[in-house]
Formats: sequence, structure tokens, C-alpha cells
Amino acid sequence: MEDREMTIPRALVRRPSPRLPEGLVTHIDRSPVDLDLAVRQWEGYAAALQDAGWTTVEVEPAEDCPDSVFVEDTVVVYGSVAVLANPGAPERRPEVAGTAEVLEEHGYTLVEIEAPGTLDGGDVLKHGGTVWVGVGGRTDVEGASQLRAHLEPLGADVRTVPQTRVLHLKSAVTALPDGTVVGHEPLVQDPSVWGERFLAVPEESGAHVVLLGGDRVLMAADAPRSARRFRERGLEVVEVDISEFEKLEGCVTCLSVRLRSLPG
Ligand SMILES: CN(C)C(=N)NCCC[C@H](N)C(=O)O
Repeated sequence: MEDREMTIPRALVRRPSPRLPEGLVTHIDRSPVDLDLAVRQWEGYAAALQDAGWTTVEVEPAEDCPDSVFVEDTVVVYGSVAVLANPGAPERRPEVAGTAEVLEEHGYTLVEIEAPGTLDGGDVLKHGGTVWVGVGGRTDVEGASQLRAHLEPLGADVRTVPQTRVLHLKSAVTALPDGTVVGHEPLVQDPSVWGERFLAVPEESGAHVVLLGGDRVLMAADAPRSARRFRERGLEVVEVDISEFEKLEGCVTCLSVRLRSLPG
């Protein structure tokens, strides 16, 4: 693999299904989703990635899968290995094939989480060589241990974290570029897992950041106080409105999979 290829920043995204409004809700009450607005918000999200220098790669849309826009849940990418998820919600399992296809075309080595283990990509937070896996919701102990078996030979330090208060681990916490783990405390099961590196943020959506490279982060527009704190820490914050996806327990992380080392 050439160095140039190692550094092309690309991100998988998947256009919303016309059935998006039927997407799953688990921890919140259902409210109507405006499909046209959702499509515009998705386009705005993809444009924000592109403006930040990312080439977006579209996974073939899965029209019959309401939650398929949340492409993050279908895979965990580590270097040139793609660990295909076995989503904890059976209705989401057909989403995985489309992600597998595009990653195979791009030269990734595919491995998979096999039943009876379950694992959703949204339960996996990576930073540096550490991989935290939220267990207790969509991801079970067996799924987490299969992930460990795939990633530890690659040098990852895989740690499990209890996770039941929200849908996914990354609904509760994500990491800033310097490795600070941000979370809205009422939703974080055990902040002591992260010790000194944990930073409480005042809004639920303030806990969700996508790292765009350097000091730039992408986050939802409905967490202005958290955004201000990040700016005070020297970060450049890009905000996008994703209200329609939040109605389905989605957040900014769920809508893409960043491929820093995509070969070819
Ligand atoms: C970090 N998060 C939250 C995610 N990666 N995924 C959100 C999936 C939402 C979907 N309605 C579902 O219930 O599966």
C-alpha cells in the first residue's frame, strides 16, 4: 500500500431509505420524521464532511431497511481490517451486506462477528490504540469478545464498558482529538472508566463528535453550550442540523464510517 493511498481521507455514508420514518426507537418516544427534511440534512452532513476534505463513498442505498442511513452500526474498521457487525436488532442485519461489498471492493480484509454474538458499530469507540466496547445493549459479551479476538492481534487494547442507559456507547461518549472522552453525565453509566480524561458536557448532543482531522470536529447544532466549550479548548467546531435523525436515536457519529487508511 503506498503512503499516498494510506492518507486519502474517505468516509462511508448511506443515503436515507424512503422508509426512514419507520426506524427503530428504543429509549425515547417516537415522533414523526420528516423524510424530505431528513434527506436535506443528510446532504448537509455529507457536504460538511466534503468541505472538511473527506471524500464520501456511498454504500448502495438499502431501500427496505429503515435504519440503513446509520451506516456506522454495520462495521468496525481498524487499519485495513473491516469487522462486519452482527447488529443486535435482527431487522438491521440485512444492512451489513452493502457495507461489506463496498469495503471489499476497496481492498479491505473482511472478518465478521458471528451469531450468537451481536455487535453494533455504534458501541465501539476507538482512540489511539484503545478500543472501548459498550456491552449490555445491542452488543453482547460474545460479540465484544469476538471483536477483541479480531483486533488484539493488530495491536489494539480492547476494553469492555457497561452500557445500558442509552442506545449505544457512542450515544453516551465520544473522544475529542486529544483523547478527552466527552459525555453528558446523566447518560454515562460509569465515567470513572475514563478517569481524568473524562469531560462532562452540558447537553446530550454535546457528547457526540466526529473527528474531521487536526483540531476540527463535527457535531450537532443543538448543543451550543458544549460547542462553546470545545471552541474555548481551541477546537474548530462545524455544526450540522440532524434533528430528523435524532428522533430515531441517531447522532453525528452514526451517519458515517471514516476510512483513514482505505487502500486504493
Ligand atoms: C451512536 N449511535 C446512536 C448509532 N451508531 N446508531 C444509531 C442507530 C439508531 C437506529 N434507530 C437504531 O435504533 O438502531
